[in-house]
Amino acid sequence: MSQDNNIKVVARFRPPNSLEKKSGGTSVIDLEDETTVGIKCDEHTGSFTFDRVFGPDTTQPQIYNYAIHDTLEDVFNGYNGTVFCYGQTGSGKTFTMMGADIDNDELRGIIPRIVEGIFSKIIESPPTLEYMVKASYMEIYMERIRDLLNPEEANLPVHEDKANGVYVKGLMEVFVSSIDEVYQVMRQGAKNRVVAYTNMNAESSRSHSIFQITIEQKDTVSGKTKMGRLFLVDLAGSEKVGKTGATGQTLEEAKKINKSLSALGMVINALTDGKSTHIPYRDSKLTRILQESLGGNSRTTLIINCSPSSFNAAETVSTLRFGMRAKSIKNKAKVNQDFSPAELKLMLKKTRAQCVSFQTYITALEGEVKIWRSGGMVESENYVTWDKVVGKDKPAAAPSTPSAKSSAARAGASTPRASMSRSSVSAGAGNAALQLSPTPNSMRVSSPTPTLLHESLMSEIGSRSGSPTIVMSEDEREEFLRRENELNDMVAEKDHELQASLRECALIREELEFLRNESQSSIKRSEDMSTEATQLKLELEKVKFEHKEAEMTIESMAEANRELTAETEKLQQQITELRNTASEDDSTDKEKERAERVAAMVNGMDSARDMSRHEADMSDLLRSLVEAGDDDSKKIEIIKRARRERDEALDMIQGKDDDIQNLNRKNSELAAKCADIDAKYEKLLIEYEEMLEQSIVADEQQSTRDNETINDLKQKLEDHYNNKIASQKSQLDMALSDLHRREEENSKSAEIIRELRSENRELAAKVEQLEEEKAKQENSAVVLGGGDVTAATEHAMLKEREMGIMRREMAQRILEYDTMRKSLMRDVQNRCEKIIELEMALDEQRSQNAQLNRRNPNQPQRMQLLEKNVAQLTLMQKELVVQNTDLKKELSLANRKLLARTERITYLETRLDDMNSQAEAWKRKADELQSIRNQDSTRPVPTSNNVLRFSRIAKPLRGGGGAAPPVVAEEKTSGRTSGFFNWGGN
Ligand SMILES: Nc1ncnc2c1ncn2[C@@H]1O[C@H](COP(=O)(O)OP(=O)(O)OP(=O)(O)O)[C@@H](O)[C@H]1O
Repeated sequence: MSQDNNIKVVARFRPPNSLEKKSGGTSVIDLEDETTVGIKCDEHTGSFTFDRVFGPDTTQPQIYNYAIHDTLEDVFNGYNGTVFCYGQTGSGKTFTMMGADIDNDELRGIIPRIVEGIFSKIIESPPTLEYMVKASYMEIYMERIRDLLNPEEANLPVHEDKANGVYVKGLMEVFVSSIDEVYQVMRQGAKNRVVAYTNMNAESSRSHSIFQITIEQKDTVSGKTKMGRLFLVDLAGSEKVGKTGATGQTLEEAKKINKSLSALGMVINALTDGKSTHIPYRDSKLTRILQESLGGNSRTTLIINCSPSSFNAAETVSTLRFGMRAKSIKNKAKVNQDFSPAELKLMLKKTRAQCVSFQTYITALEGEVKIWRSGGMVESENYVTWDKVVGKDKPAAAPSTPSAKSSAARAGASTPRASMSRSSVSAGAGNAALQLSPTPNSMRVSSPTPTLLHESLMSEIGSRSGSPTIVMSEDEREEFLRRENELNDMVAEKDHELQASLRECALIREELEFLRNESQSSIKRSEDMSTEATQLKLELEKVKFEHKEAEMTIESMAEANRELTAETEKLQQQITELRNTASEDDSTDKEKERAERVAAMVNGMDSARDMSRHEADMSDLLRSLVEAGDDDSKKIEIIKRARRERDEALDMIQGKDDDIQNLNRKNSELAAKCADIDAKYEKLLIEYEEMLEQSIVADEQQSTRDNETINDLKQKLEDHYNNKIASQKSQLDMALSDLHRREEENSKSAEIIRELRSENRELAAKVEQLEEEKAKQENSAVVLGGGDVTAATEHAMLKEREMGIMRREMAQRILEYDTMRKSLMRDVQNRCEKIIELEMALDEQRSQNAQLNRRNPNQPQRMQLLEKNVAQLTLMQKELVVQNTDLKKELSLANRKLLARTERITYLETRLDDMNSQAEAWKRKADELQSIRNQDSTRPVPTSNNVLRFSRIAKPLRGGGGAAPPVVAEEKTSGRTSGFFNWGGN
């Protein structure tokens, strides 16, 4: 499956630029046909033939369709592909590779078209095929490999191992699944390139950029895999160093910059001169990386970009010559594929058969050796040979002759590839020699054998010790070169590791510094906070102390209050006792007075009795008057006595009338007193209400504990006043009702008295009439003498009868009067008793006060003092309550502040702990990193943030629409015709 194929060389001439036109340059080229260009200038006159020559009018699609389209097919078929652009600065390399405008279908270059072609092909391919596309982007500047997707990696080493061949170690490969993603990768690379060059004050034209696309495909049915790798290389300007005008240090730099190009030329020379057995791939990073592309496993296209102007004729000729040389390079492209399971099984079977043959051969040889060792002889015709033991038909694979071994070493090949996973299948793949053949990937260079290494070291030592120059064999020279390259690689790798370590060290140092600062500031903050906390604690202590003091003051006040309350209660008790005593005294006095009054009343009743007696006397007189008969003197005496009795009764009635009037006066006085008491009561009520209001206001302001005392006091006062008022009110009501009753009774008594008077007057009139009649009878008796005795007797009898009738009437009337009088007297007595009771109650009230005043002359003052004290205490209590409230507020505020500070302290302490633990974790991490670094020097170094944007995860794409269709980005205009760096700016 390997094919020998020449590098395809295409020449492209750009249109003359403004500088060339200005400088009067003329065209020195003559496009004779599609493959030949004629040059006519001072440097050279003649023609050059390439695979194709494109003139200044060539479009981008024309270049792509001819030069690249097949390469894309090759890559999909599992070949490695390479496209180089070679030419002087400004000759159109970037224009060709990237194009002037990625979004312009006419102007975009080879790479965007390839990317588009890759994804179109994936879509077109059958769905049984699974693809993975990876991209990487690097540049080589002054022999240092920089990862353009991870610019921190500025000096990547080139490695070589059996599994991977030659590769750039640590180069970032990102998985891409769409055109846009590839463009993004290109833009990011271009951007990083611009930044790097701006930092270094360098020119992009002095570096080689390599855009690498790897396409892995797997047939999901057969399990077969293929891998194609495409290198798209935009080389640095190939102009001669002298033409750049560089001197001194700059010249040295320019030489170094050009080292890769020189090495490229050397490799091409070696590959094409037909004599060289050694190809100096290892002379530069560029040639090492592109080892497979030049004379190896790759389908390679070289585009040589030239100027048509006479101004750049020398460079153009040089470029054309380079192209001519490269044209004759022969590559051996092979399909990079893994074996399918069936193939692997077949190979295994063959290998096992081979092993059996080898074992048989070895056993036979060992038998022969044994004979030789035991001093025996084996005839030459009996020598063990492969043919004899295994048979002629079996493939002779294993034992290689010394000459074969040395030739293998000369060819730079080495041990057989142990890994079968990614070997290339050569034309003789079915042969057993496949396993033992040198790696088909010529990028993989083996280690030298011990003998060769020893020899090379000896010669190296000899050359260093200043001994005469030894003419080394080709093999030795090659070994030296290889060794030198290895050492260079190791140096680059170590340099890379050193750089990474330094970066990490710097990072760790920064972190350490940051942590130190943080820790210091935390400690400072913690100290500040602890100082603050101490101050707060002190303040809190102070507040607590003040609070305690205030509590003590309140307690002492409360104690004083209690004492005063107790004193007040005591006084009140005393007052109550005094009142009780007074009331007891009063009750005694009252009883006495009552007895006196009752006695007086009884006396009054005596007068009534007198009256009754008078009446009885009157009756007796009347009776005796009747009994007296004719005894006039007796009658006169009786009448005189009756008159006296009447006068006495009249006097008595007059006295009673006066008494009634006195009683009426007293009644009015009592009414006035009642009104006075009423007014006092009203006043007291108002005072009480005021006090009550004050108490309510005080109540609201005082604390609960103090309120209890005050409330008690108030309650007591209130009860006292209420009781007092109630008793006074009831007394007043009683007095008023008594007064009304008494008035009514008085009016009744007056009525009765009036009736009695009228009856008395009637009686007096009758008595007068009787006296007159008696006198008349006496006179008539004197006139008549004894003669008319009968008539007189009759008359007397008549009179007597009349007198008897009168007497009976009188007795009846007296009886009625007596009954009425008795009832009246009873009534009057009752009334008198009531009046007396009222008077006594009033007097009792008065006497109570008077007695109190008399017995406790200082009581009112004391009461006033007590009230004043209570008022003062209330005031003090109010103040204390206010103070207490303020203190409580301050305390709660201080408590809150303290709480907040404590929380803050806790938070800071936690933070400090966190930071300490973080610092410890960092330290641990640093130690771990150090140990890991010590253990594994090949550890991957951290990548920068802009790199992480790209996917490091495989994105398998399915053929036949499994992938996203290519997206055509929006059209953009660029000021530059070669837009590579413009993308980076986007
Ligand atoms: N075929 C072409 N048609 C039109 N313009 C072109 C062509 N080739 C190059 N140019 C223009 O010439 C200028 C230089 O081209 P370019 O930057 O590609 O050169 P270069 O070889 O890559 O230079 P350097 O080595 O400095 O990178 C650009 O402005 C580009 O647009």
